[in-house]
Amino acid sequence: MERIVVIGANHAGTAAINTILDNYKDKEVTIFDSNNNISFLGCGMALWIGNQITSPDGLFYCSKEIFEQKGAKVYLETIVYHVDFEKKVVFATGKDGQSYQQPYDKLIIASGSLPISPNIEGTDLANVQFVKLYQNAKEVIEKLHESMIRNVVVVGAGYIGVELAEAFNRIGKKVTLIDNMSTCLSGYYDREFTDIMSKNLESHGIKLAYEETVTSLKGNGKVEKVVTDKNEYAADMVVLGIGFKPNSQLGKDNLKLFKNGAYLVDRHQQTSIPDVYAIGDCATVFDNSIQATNYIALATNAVRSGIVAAHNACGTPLESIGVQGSNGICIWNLKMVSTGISLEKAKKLGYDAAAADYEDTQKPAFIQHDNYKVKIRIVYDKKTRIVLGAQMCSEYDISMAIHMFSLAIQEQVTIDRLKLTDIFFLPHFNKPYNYFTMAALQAE
Ligand SMILES: Cc1cc2nc3c(=O)[nH]c(=O)nc-3n(C[C@H](O)[C@H](O)[C@H](O)COP(=O)(O)OP(=O)(O)OC[C@H]3O[C@@H](n4cnc5c(N)ncnc54)[C@H](O)[C@@H]3O)c2cc1C
Ligand SMILES: NC(=O)C1=CN([C@@H]2O[C@H](COP(=O)(O)OP(=O)(O)OC[C@H]3O[C@@H](n4cnc5c(N)ncnc54)[C@H](O)[C@@H]3O)[C@@H](O)[C@H]2O)C=CC1
Repeated sequence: MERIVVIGANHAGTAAINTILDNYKDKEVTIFDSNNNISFLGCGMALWIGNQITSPDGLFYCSKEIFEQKGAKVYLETIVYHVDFEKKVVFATGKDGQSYQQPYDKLIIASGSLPISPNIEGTDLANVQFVKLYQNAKEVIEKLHESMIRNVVVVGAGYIGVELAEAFNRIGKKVTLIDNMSTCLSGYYDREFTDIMSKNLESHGIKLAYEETVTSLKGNGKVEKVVTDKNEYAADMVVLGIGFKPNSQLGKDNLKLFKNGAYLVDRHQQTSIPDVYAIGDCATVFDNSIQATNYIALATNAVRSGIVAAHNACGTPLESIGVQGSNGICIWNLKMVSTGISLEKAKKLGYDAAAADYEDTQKPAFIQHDNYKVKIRIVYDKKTRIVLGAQMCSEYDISMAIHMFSLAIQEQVTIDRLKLTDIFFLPHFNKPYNYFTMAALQAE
């Protein structure tokens, strides 16, 4: 029986494992994960902290028992500390001290990512929190309940930071949100969009501290203040959300790496060593918007890469179609979604790029309820006319619309093709002069 070993059983690992166990009954699957739980949806963390859901129970969608029922051997709380890529053996140690030497025919590494820790004084003080695991969220919530925490400083106004700033504000904390860039969500949207989010955050009482670099965290055992290059902020808790780095410790000396340390994989999720696959946040993706290898840490990418690796490891060739980094956020009903790259990013990357913008209501004016403004931007390459990105925001649920642009980027569609794309009309939903069409028609 062919032996497949999977290291890491969160979103990427779970997708790979389920694909193998559901489709290839003749494989012997052994799973190691250092955590005591699997499949925790980090996206629920802000909802849980902000009391928008009553319990974290629904944030897990798989378990050790499910894998075992399907025939896998599962070792949780067991750290893989070494892989002998020549002899094809994985070495692990359990929390109980038990050691394992597990040979493999195929290895799938799904060791994920780690939160980036800023290189500053004071990160070891109590109440300085990283937010990645279920345990992190639980600890934050316990501290919020138990102690006198009034001032929360969130460092990093990316997706985690903005979502958590809302969550802390919802439960009555005084929140300061710091980012070293001049706006929030700068990795995903242009300023015309992020300004709307900043206004949204400010109008709910969140103090924004952009273009400030944290230089140290001060306190006496517990954190008391955050010092930046421009200001000082009182802090009973500090949450660090300044991005993820790939966790590629196990293969860093043997496998080829991307510039940020992620395992470099091909379209089959295969690493530079045959029979070794890497998936999810520890691996690269092929980014269709820039037509190049990239690093984009998202659960959606993790799941798809897991499925691809599983089929390839089991002998069914399957190529990834690449990703566009499609993403979304909803903060006090302000919904923002984007795919591909922003205009600013496109220009930084050297594209001769332009944006086609439009603003309208979702439905005709005679529909007087649930009819919200929508703002859309399509970014395209002026030379090739190919769509590079799209951004949308509204209080209306426009989220599904971004998928059309995701597909357009995947298929390298030009903005001119989008101008006359067939878009249905019904006043309950939209307008005959749809804002997709109208935005595309603005293209020079
Ligand atoms: C607060 C928060 C909110 C998020 N919201 C979203 C969202 O809304 N949408 C979205 O698409 N993405 C979101 N993400 C990102 C998403 O969670 C990650 O992209 C996803 O977790 C990646 O999955 P993964 O399985 O590749 O890696 P990870 O989730 O990092 O899992 C890696 C696993 O490997 C195990 N492991 C690592 N090293 C070893 C070892 N040596 N031995 C044994 N086991 C090991 C770990 O214990 C872990 O279980 C969010 C992340 C956070 C933190
Ligand atoms: N809704 C969603 O899809 C969500 C996705 N995620 C994903 O999880 C991953 C991690 O999320 P984040 O940590 O929020 O990363 P991020 O990349 O979204 O944001 C990091 C932010 O930190 C800022 N930053 C970097 N270094 C800094 C420093 N030294 N001081 C101050 N600010 C600094 C950056 O400018 C950026 O705004 C990302 O890939 C993200 O897309 C996370 C939460 C929700």
